[in-house]
Amino acid sequence: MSLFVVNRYLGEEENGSISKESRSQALLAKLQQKAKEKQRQSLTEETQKPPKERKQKDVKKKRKADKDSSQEPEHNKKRKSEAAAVIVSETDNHDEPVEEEKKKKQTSANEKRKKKKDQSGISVKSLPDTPVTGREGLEETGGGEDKTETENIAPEQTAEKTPAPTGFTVLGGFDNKPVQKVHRVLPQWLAQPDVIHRDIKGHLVNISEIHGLSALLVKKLQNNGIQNFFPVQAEVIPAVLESAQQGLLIGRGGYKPRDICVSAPTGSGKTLAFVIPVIQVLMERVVCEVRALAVLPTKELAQQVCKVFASYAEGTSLKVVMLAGQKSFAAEQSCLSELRGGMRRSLADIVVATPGRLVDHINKNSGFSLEHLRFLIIDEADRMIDSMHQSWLSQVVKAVYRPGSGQEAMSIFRRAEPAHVTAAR
Ligand SMILES: Nc1ncnc2c1ncn2[C@@H]1O[C@H](COP(=O)(O)OP(=O)(O)OP(=O)(O)O)[C@@H](O)[C@H]1O
Repeated sequence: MSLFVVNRYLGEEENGSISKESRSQALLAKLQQKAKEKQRQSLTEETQKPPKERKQKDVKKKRKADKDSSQEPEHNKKRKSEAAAVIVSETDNHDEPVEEEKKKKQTSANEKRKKKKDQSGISVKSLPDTPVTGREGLEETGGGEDKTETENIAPEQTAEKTPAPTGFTVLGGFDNKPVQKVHRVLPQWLAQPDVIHRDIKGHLVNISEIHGLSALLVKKLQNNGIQNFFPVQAEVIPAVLESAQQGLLIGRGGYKPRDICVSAPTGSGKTLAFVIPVIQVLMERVVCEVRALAVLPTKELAQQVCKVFASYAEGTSLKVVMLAGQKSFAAEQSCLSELRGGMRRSLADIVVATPGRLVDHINKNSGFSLEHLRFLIIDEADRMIDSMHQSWLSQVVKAVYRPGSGQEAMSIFRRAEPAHVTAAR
């Protein structure tokens, strides 16, 4: 059909003298010229078209060129194949005939297959080119889908191309060993505490049943209307007294006195549970030194406890001092110690304090010494945890093991901070 048309077209120029062969040559030349003209025309049209349409055309051209590029060098082929993948993904977004779409899908599948083939054959040397190509493709098309495609491929490529480490000897022996589960173990005193009866009235203990209390204290108790000890008192008072039987500095078996943790409801008599034994132990002392320190969270609570201590210390030589900011720092200072003959002399046996004020005296009052401390009472311990950020406890511990000024040269025996002790029961 086309041949027929051409023939008709050339019919006007037919010349009898021209042979069949030369005519066909002329026909070919004409056709070529026409084709060139058409090409030029389309080019000029394209330059006038909006950039979006031009882009599409470029893309189509590229795809065509890719098909023909089977004889090109390996890395060029790859670059083009990636660009083709980009083309397909972008053109998918536009409305095109179904036939065209099918073709494109086929092309993209072919290209992907081709790409895979290329990747499997990529040597380590060609690795640096790969990301550049991907980026080029992006720049050319502006498509986002291609990016994900190239990114998905990249790790595989790197894994494949990463050379096996050389020069290192695999030592082995690093197989996973089964990790043993650590079982939490509570200390004995917490795991198996001595349980005290809740029912106070049903488990009262007569004060005469508790041995080791001085007549003065018993009298004081009776004067205050106390004939029986509450269960918590009946448990704690003998325990504290027992720990002091070996003297003020060492406890049973030569170890330091054991700690006691009491958890009991409000009104169960906890205050007297520590006040009575402390007074009882300290009332036998000769030299006045701070040997008991009770720390409470608030000024009011410190006042209450100080009052109880003071009432039971009355009639003894024991002196109770409160450090809770009720008085000025200087006034508290003068209550704590005095200088006599150039020597510091303690004026307090029992100190009841709030954490802040206590730390102030530890740091700023050279006349305040805790090196003879024997009893540390942390009352309202659950609330005292809140003030632990002030690190008052560590400051107390430091002060307990800090030698007083001028004391080191005079003392023969000095208390030293113990190292970790492993004790078997
Ligand atoms: N053995 C006792 N016999 C009679 N009354 C007592 C006895 N022990 C303490 N009390 C009185 O019981 C009241 C409460 O005691 P205490 O303040 O010691 O309890 P607590 O457990 O310390 O309470 P909180 O948890 O509020 O501090 C006080 O008024 C105290 O005088």
